[in-house]
Amino acid sequence: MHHTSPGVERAVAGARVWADRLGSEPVRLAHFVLALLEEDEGRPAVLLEHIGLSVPQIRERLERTESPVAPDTSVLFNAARAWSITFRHDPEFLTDAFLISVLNAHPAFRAEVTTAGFGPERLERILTKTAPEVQEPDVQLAVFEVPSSTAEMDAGRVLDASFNRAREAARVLEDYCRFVLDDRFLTQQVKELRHGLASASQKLPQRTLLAARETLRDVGTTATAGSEYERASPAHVAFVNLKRLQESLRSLEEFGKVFGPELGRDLEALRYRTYTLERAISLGAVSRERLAAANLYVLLTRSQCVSALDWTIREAARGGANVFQLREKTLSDRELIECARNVRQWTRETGTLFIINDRPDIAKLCEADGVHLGQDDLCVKDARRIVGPDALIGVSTHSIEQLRQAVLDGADYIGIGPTFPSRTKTFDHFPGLEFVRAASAESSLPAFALGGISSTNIAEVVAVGAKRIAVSSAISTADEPEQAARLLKAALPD
Ligand SMILES: Cc1ncc(COP(=O)(O)OP(=O)(O)O)c(N)n1
Ligand SMILES: Cc1ncsc1CCOP(=O)(O)O
Ligand SMILES: [Mg+2]
Repeated sequence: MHHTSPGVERAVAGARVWADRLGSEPVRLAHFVLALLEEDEGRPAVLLEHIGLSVPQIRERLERTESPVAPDTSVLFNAARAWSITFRHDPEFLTDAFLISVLNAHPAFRAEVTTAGFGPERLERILTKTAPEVQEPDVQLAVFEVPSSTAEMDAGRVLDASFNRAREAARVLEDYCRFVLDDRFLTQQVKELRHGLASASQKLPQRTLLAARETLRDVGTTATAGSEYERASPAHVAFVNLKRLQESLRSLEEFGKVFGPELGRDLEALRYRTYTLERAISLGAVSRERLAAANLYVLLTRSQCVSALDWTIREAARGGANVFQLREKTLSDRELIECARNVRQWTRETGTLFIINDRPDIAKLCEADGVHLGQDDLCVKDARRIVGPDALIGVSTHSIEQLRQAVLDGADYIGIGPTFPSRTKTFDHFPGLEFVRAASAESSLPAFALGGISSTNIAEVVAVGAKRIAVSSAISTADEPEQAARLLKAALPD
């Protein structure tokens, strides 16, 4: 009876698959190595990469190699077990011991892989550190420390486990951003974080990590909490994995200090990035839900409405407008708060959202649903302190950089524009339809295209990817705001 790791078992099954794939009746030694290298983050692939070899090139070479037929698996297992007892004092062998037994299984194959740079003696020297590598000085390895103490081995074991956990959690998050949120920017952010993890890991003592890895004996692999299998939704999966990522980074940061202060600093910076990402992902999930149906957003200035404000709101809401912004630039504060309280009342009655332009204080006082901020207004962080965590905060953006910053700042939605010349406000610069196109492809945060949009040009805006619009004059100067809203609404995608 052999105690192998799941990785070895997968490699045995995988070797048969490789033999079939390459049209060989018997399973050959190269097929075992190909199967062992299939797991990018498995011990054999990591080991070869750490001695500076290219795993894809090795795979390519092995696929072309007519290697000797492999002996019975039990022969390979016996050799791996003997190796593991000798060097690890452990009969439970892992994939690296199995790799060595495969490489040693036939003299011709041993010669072939030695020429290719991964002869069993070389790998054995690296894994066991029994002798310095004299013939093939390895620049890559020189940067990695040799485990120098029990303290480093112990810390190495934590680092190895935490690093794997962090990488796995980041991968889950990346999948969430990519496939669930369909969000290019957040996906890129998580990917960069994953790469940051990989470069931080290069500063870790790789040999210590490999030598310290003891999955089979890790008590944690069998100790599962009941809640580990409960996930209510993809958003819950993302939340759990954000926490997992932060916890792993904290553990990496603390135990990384055993190897010096620099690593701790890198990991701390990565941990802070996860907090920013958490805010963007979590707030985005809530605002996406709150604004799911909101696609026709109307900015109103009392003096610019051809009819009374309350009538305009009620009519436009009947026509399908679902967000109203009070945009007053000239009223005194007392006039503004009075008007805002009235609009709050009317928007409540019509079941629509109410946003105050520029003024978080007024938004808070009149119990608006949120506030809208331009690039020169208060920043999201300061406004959030006034309006609180539940209020919606919108941010005007005129470039992709501003959009990305707004997402990371924790905006709940963004305004994108100006698209066309406007009767409401004058502009020197028009990012135009190209920006609407780029913004719509970049982020899944609710985005309202605005600036000069009317029933005559809305099709152009929708054609470049806009799903939501914000308008002012198209409604406030309409004789029939309901009909005007209906026309716009009909042109928007469902
Ligand atoms: C939904 C929406 N988007 C953009 C703006 C413009 O805000 P800002 O750039 O601050 O300009 P002002 O409206 O304050 O003149 C907006 N108000 N609403
Ligand atoms: C405030 C503002 N910011 C960018 S466009 C705009 C006004 C939108 O009004 P209109 O729809 O009448 O052009
Ligand atoms: Mg403003």
